[in-house]
Amino acid sequence: MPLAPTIVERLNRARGDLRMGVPVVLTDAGRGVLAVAVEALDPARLADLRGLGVAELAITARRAETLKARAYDGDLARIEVPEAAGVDWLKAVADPADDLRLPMKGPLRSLRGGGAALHRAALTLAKSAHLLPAALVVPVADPLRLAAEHALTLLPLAEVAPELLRGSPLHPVVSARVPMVASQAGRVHVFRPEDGGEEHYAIEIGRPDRAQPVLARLHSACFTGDVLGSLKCDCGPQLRAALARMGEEGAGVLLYLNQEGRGIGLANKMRAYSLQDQGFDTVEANHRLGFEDDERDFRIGAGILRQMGFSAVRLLTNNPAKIRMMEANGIRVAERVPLHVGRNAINEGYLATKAAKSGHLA
Ligand SMILES: Nc1nc2c(ncn2[C@@H]2O[C@H](COP(=O)(O)OP(=O)(O)OP(=O)(O)O)[C@@H](O)[C@H]2O)c(=O)[nH]1
Ligand SMILES: [Zn+2]
Repeated sequence: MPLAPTIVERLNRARGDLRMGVPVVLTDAGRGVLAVAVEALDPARLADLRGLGVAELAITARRAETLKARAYDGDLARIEVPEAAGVDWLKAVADPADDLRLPMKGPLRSLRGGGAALHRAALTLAKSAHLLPAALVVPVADPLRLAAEHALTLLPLAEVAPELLRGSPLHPVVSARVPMVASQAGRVHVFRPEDGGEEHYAIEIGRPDRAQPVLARLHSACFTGDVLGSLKCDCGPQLRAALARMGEEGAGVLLYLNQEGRGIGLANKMRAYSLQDQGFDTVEANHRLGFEDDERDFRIGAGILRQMGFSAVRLLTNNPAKIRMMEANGIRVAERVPLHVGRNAINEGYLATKAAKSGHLA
């Protein structure tokens, strides 16, 4: 077995690099760039990077739309970085926190022509590291030498792209009995992905019959709702109501998926909450940050259910996208079981937005 890290291992290393502000090297067909997450960039690294070539700022088309910048590359825009621009300027373009207070960041000039595949990979990596989707990208003449000389993580696009699309296989690590208020017959199973990403949990209540559709809930982690009892959403009450229902029926499975903030991570979710305090709704806030409405990968939930021997569910949800994604990933939804709990004066607008913009069912 070779000692050198595989592409999956290097990808995981790259996420750590980006979170620390260390550049990674992306290559494709003779071209190469150094890419660094804007959120983690410091002035010294910026100066070093500028010494190597002409830096470009990659942002998503969603963020570009807010900034009134043209996105010539479809889902992303490459923004020219003015010579005088420092880290503050880059962070102000990346982060919408001060958009309203300091609206004059531009005019921003978007670059066109030349490929954007390496920029796209850098943004996908930043998202998967739960950072703001903005990357400083510097085309360099000799990427392989730079990677070797500075011990930077080297990621050839031909190897990276399929991995970023594939989704990492999950493996069961351990399971143990956990008696709960909802049911004494509870068991928690921990699943671990191969790529060093988040672990996910399955809470099995009773001994559900694998030959029948199982009462199931796909719950996405919500630190504020689940743990703090936040009134901004309905997650905590939904979590407890789902477990209670499984307890009453004597069987069920709740997947606790660590996809905080619909997959953007807690720091970005708190950025979204700040924007909501400026008057934007939950979907607009995600877009201003540069994310899609929902960045979750529902293949994870379907994969865990299949591994546990389930092929059909009675799904506790109001979200039609979850039903579609289960069906698309080999889990039959025999019944949709509505889950309306936890409505209050504060989350009324949030629930109304989900109904209006994400098609949530009554
Ligand atoms: N980005 C973002 N995420 C939020 C916000 N409010 C709650 N969340 C996250 O949204 C997710 C809630 O997911 P779910 O409970 O599965 O809700 P859902 O997709 O509406 O589907 P159902 O509850 O099954 O109908 C959790 O990951 C929360 O952390 C918000 O304003 N912005
Ligand atoms: Zn919540």
